[in-house]
Amino acid sequence: MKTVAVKNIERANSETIDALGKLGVATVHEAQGRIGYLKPYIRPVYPHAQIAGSAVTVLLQPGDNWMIHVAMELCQPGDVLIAACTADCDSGFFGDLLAESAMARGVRGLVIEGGVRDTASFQDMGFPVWSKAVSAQGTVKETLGAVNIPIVCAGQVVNPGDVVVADDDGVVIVDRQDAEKVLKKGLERERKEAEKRAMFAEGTLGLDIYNMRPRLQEKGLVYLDNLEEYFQFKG
Ligand SMILES: O=C([O-])CC(=O)C(=O)O
Ligand SMILES: [Mg+2]
Repeated sequence: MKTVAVKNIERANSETIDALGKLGVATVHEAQGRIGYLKPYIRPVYPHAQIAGSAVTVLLQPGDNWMIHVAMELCQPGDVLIAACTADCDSGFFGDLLAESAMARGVRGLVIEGGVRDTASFQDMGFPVWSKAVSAQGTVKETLGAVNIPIVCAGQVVNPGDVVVADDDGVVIVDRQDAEKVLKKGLERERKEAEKRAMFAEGTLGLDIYNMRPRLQEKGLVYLDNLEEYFQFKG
């Protein structure tokens, strides 16, 4: 790993990013063919935050949050800080002071495969955080990592400028160059889901909406009138 900080990165169109954020994680994940989802141990620190933004990537060393300070200067309004560590570490890399700094720069949130602290403050401040752990354990500023290079965070490759979408369901990454295409598919999916949801709300069953009855029969599902029949049937 080169200890570098890349100053300029390409970002997706801001309207596209915002629209992906409105669709939410599950719809975006489906729309792009079920890829890009961070491992589900990455959880929101507080509920009902929903964001999307351009990834500013941070590669941290264990127990060291120096590179978050370096990354902060390179953030623009609308960015999301996304940090991974060179080795497993749950220390509290980020707290209310760094959140204050991030908010001042217009950063929309933090995703970190590591720990965070001062967590009560994040909700009060309205700064959403998704993390692997909560830990009061402090960190130092000693060892260089990198900023804005491709990283692997919770099992997914994240390139600087990719779109990070995060909500109560976790975090999904959209390749920057696929953002428009994924948005189009996501909007189409949302429209279809709205139709289905209206049918469910009226009481129509999934069995009929999805025309499942012939397939259930084909697979051999047998309907019985009562449990007695079951015991006879079982023989
Ligand atoms: O300063 C740190 O090392 C992390 C922290 O607690 C904060 O940002 O408030
Ligand atoms: Mg603190």
